[in-house]
Amino acid sequence: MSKLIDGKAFADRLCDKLADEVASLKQDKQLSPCIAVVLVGEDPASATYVGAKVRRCAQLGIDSRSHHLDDTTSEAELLSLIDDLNNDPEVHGILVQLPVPKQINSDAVINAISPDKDVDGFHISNVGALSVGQNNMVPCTPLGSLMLLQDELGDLSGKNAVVVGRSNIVGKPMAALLLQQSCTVTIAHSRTQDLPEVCRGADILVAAVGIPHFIQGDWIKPGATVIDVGINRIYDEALEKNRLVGDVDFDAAKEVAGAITPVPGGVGPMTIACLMYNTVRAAKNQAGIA
Ligand SMILES: Nc1nc2c(c(=O)[nH]1)N[C@@H](CN(C=O)c1ccc(C(=O)N[C@@H](CCC(=O)O)C(=O)O)cc1)CN2
Repeated sequence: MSKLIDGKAFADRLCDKLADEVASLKQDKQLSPCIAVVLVGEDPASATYVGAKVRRCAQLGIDSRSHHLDDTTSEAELLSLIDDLNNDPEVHGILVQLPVPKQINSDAVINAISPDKDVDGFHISNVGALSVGQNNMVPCTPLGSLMLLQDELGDLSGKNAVVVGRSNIVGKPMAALLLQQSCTVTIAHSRTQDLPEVCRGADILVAAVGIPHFIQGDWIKPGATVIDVGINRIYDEALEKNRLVGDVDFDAAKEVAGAITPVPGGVGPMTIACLMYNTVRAAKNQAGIA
């Protein structure tokens, strides 16, 4: 039976420290960190995440400005809002909740955000900086996953890490962060040959494929540390309602792994805590505070 990695508790501790830091920035430096949160459309899951982000801001004393745009909003209208926010000196961070409606090109939107205000770390120049080890804003889910891994394992140097999934917002930046920690990194994906065997070589296994229960218990090396990034809603016939599950078959995996993140309560809360972390960093950077 493996150890449960409690992402919720870790996120709460990180947020407590950030709340203290925000209080002293306000008191000693007259700096009030502020994030603009932009939601386009009515996707219920996105609305839930945005609500959770705004509530965390309030807990930490971070100012948040919510912009809820209609689902018929054009790309030009959204780009115009981003331009205003880029030029507003009181706004330190800009977040556009993804996905955006189909008439909007998400790459165009992400790359319109000033890189220093890009608290999601998705701008192409922040991606490039991460790939050469000059980290500026680092994507929140991989950053939170790395924090959990370091808390669990300490030094990651020399570990075999397998990241299953090659998305721009999780898989690729996760692999870059693990490489920076001197792990031997494999990025596996839908075309990977003999995926179960590749996974069995992992001391650290990060599952970010977006398929419920995709990673089987017998794909996991005994004692490995498993980070489950998946957030999938499935219909549970016994409960007669939807429930949230990860990309890993948790019940089987927990019998084999050394430590594992649950879903919910694992990586998800860290995503929001790291958004707060990036917002405080962005505010300090823009104010010239080390
Ligand atoms: N602009 C962004 N859009 C999206 C991101 C992102 O990082 N930036 N990531 C995801 C959604 N996401 C944050 O936005 C997110 C997902 C899940 C959680 C979370 O705390 N999950 C809880 C369960 C919550 C529930 O019951 O639904 C958990 O895992 O315990 C936080 C943030 C896509 N879009």
